Amino acid sequence: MATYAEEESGPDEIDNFKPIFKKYKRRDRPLDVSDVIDFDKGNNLDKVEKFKLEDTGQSLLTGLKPVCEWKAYCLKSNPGFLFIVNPFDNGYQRYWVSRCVKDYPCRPNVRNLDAYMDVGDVNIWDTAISTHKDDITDKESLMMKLRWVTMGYHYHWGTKKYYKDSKAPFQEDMSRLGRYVASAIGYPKFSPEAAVLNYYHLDSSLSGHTDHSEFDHSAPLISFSFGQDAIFLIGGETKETEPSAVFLRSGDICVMSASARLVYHAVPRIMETDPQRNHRCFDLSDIKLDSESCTSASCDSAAHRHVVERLHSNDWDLMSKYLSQTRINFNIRQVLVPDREFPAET
Ligand SMILES: O=C(O)CCC(=O)C(=O)O
Ligand SMILES: [Fe+2]
Repeated sequence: MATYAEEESGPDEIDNFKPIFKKYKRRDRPLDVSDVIDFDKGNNLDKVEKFKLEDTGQSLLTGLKPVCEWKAYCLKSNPGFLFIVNPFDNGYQRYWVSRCVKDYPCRPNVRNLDAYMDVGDVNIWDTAISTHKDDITDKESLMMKLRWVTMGYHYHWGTKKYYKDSKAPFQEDMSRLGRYVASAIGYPKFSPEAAVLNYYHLDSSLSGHTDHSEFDHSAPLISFSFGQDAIFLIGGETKETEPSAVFLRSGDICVMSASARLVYHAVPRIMETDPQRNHRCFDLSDIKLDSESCTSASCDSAAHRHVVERLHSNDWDLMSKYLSQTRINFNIRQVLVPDREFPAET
């Protein structure tokens, strides 16, 4: 997966990042995950400590558990790296997966496909299912060629910059989700202005890089995972720091904030998840069909109904097939310093 070009180390810089990246990426020997922090299995939890969330008393966002039930941790070696164990109610991740496959890849958002083929205004999901209904995971299907989408201010991979006039509207639902999580971790003024969506397959990886192109580094970068598992590496501000490895599974949220905002990170490995775990994540049996039965008094019933309707969409079988070979990540960024103009090009 070629999104970020690997950032070269300086001539004298000791690189302790790459050997660990390679250790998890290589497929010529059995994978040793004994050092990987694993919140599901309870492995290596001595490397983390509990992180205290702010229960802001905001009305519940459809499909998320109340903040008081979330389990959040930070890395002891870098307390700015936060990890929230899947806070979604069973079934509701279908909503985000469906948005990521059916809607966010539409124009005016920018897709990797735009650079090398003219896909025009067609819906990528609809085209893929019309040409590859029997095997959406065929490597020739448009969905399997989709690798990234940018929205809000578009991140330009070549120059590693954002531009004042290069932007698409930031989708309201993702903005609400980003702001909700940001408030819970102590950033109530966070303003989602750009998102990068990554679509990985089982042989994909993302090499070590930092995300420093945003103008406000005091705002966190909030990242969501859906579908197959990933091993995520989180290092330091130079490659000299040995990275820690952590499993990211469907529904998990991680955050790079404060002392971890500008650190090197990577995804050396995508792995097939335990099918039973994801079956539970995507199971609809707990979901009340009508908004009247929503238990939260403060729940916005129109928004709730809209989400629940989507959960029952009849192409979930195809989506689930696609997701069995895919990990979807979206990460939400604030680009601008509050109350300041977009800086002039230098
Ligand atoms: O897929 C991930 O978890 C990380 C993605 C990432 O680092 C990025 O898009 O900058
Ligand atoms: Fe990144």
